[in-house]
Amino acid sequence: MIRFENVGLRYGMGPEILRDITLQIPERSFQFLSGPSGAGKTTLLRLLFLSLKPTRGLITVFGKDRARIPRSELPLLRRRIGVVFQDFRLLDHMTTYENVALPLRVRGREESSYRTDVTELLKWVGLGERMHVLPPVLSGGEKQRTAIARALIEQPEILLADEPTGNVDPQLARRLLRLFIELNRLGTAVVIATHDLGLMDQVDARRLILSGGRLDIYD
Ligand SMILES: Nc1ncnc2c1ncn2[C@@H]1O[C@H](COP(=O)(O)OP(=O)(O)OP(=O)(O)O)[C@@H](O)[C@H]1O
Repeated sequence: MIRFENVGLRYGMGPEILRDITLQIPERSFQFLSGPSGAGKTTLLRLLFLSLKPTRGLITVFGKDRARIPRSELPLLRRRIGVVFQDFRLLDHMTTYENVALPLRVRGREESSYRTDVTELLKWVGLGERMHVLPPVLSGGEKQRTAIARALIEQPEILLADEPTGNVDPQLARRLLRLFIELNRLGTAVVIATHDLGLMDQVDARRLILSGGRLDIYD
């Protein structure tokens, strides 16, 4: 679904952060993205989410050359890619339910058409009892699960998650991982950026390891 060929990225006039990255994110695949702090994991996720343009190389997204996609088409393509940011990006004045429903509301959908979906999804991530609470009173793990639910509400074909277990205890990390595995079993491709070797050891999945700007792939 997404393919990189010899992709390079530099910020402004700075050094090249990513060099000659060649990879594929196939349908229904599951992969971890790892590497030392500052290696470029978030940068690579931003390229996958189409929020950054490569400074060289070719990116193909759902069969289209990224360089030829007009800006106006990006939101439609991004809807097919769910993303969980490292800092969650929840709106504090909206309840858990409203945060998750927001992408649908923005698109002009009537609440009656999505109420059941949002409620079911919140139950699936274990937040059935926390639907009407504001983010400032949620725990780190609850915020994390709200962000995951919001990323999933439009049923994306790919889910990208940046350090999704960074703020939670090992027990919750295992629970979140089970959630991602279940999601993948249901057909969504999953890319999880993580430092957590223990987490990666729990799943027999492809590992994309960034270091010194280059990517090594271990199947
Ligand atoms: N907007 C930006 N402008 C300039 N440099 C940036 C920008 N964003 C990131 N960088 C630099 O790019 C490099 C890679 O950063 P990135 O956040 O992608 O790494 P990371 O592997 O996700 O790190 P961490 O594991 O600590 O989150 C770092 O040296 C960082 O300082």
